[in-house]
Amino acid sequence: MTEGIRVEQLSKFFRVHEREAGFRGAVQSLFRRQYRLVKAIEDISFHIEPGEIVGFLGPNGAGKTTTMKVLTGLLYPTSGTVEVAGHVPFKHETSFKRKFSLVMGQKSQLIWDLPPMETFLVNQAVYEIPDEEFRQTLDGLIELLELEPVLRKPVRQLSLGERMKCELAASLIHRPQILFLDEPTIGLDVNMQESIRRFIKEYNEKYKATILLTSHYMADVVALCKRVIIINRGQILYDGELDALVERFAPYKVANLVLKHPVSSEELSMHGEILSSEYPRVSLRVPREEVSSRSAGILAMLPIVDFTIEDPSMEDVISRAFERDSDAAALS
Ligand SMILES: Nc1ncnc2c1ncn2[C@@H]1O[C@H](COP(=O)(O)OP(=O)(O)OP(=O)(O)O)[C@@H](O)[C@H]1O
Repeated sequence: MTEGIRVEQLSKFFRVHEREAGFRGAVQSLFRRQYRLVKAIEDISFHIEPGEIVGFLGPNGAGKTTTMKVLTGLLYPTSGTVEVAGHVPFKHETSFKRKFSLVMGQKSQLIWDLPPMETFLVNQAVYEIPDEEFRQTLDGLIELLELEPVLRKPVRQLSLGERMKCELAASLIHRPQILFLDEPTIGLDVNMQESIRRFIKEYNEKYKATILLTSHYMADVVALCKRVIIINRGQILYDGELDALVERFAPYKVANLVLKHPVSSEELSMHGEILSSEYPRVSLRVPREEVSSRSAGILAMLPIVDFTIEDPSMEDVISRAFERDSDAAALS
């Protein structure tokens, strides 16, 4: 039995009741209900090996949460097959429940008026964890997540970041092999994002856990995922190495210049597409394969004080991937 994830030709459609606006629409819908089919995911396939961390990216409404819900058995698929750690999720076997956790940054499982410790104890009972094992895992989590100071405070008094750490601890108390993390760092400040990220990495290394992660923060993805699956409008747009994504969707680099005196845009654009220009700083987009010849030209012909070349930001790469997909959809 494998602890990985297999998804074959999975689709999930929702039938949504629609009615026209106003009183007339309300009355009409009493007699003649109109439905619209929402194709949240359509015919997606992917495999995730045990121990892999994969970033699952896409704009709002792309189908990420729906996929995670099908993978955890919260939703029944419209068609296709899904196997998670050797189980078919919607069968809801108890042995499956112990193998995974779904953590949603926007939803809390903690008991609001009680200290987090109470939720940990509830989960101990739910997952039937023997006392000794519970103590050991909890001690490890308290140390890794630095939870000691918050253990006995009511959840409602905790900061967003402290709550997220407790959320993670509550979800990991049964040491799941497979983790579905849906926006685990949403709304957190940069330091807290960093510490959650470090923790996810350590959990993956320590328990060889398989992790599927969604995040709108590219820093999370770059720090944690070698591989990404990009989904748009319910379909997979890309599945592969994060590094190769840059080559495919953003085959250019960014030249950052600091100028000694102002230069006209006509002159600047001879060397690359102007991304921004606010004297003395200018950023130019230059084709990847022409970086050395363009750099030589820039240094020889422009009044340069400082000059650096860097890769485009991951946000830029991803948004270009979506732009291209939307253009293709508009043409088809
Ligand atoms: N229960 C539901 N009933 C009807 N439509 C739904 C339901 N759940 C999701 N959808 C629709 O399915 C599509 C995919 O939604 P989903 O929540 O999976 O996207 P997402 O990629 O997780 O987006 P986000 O980043 O905003 O969370 C959307 O069009 C959404 O409106």
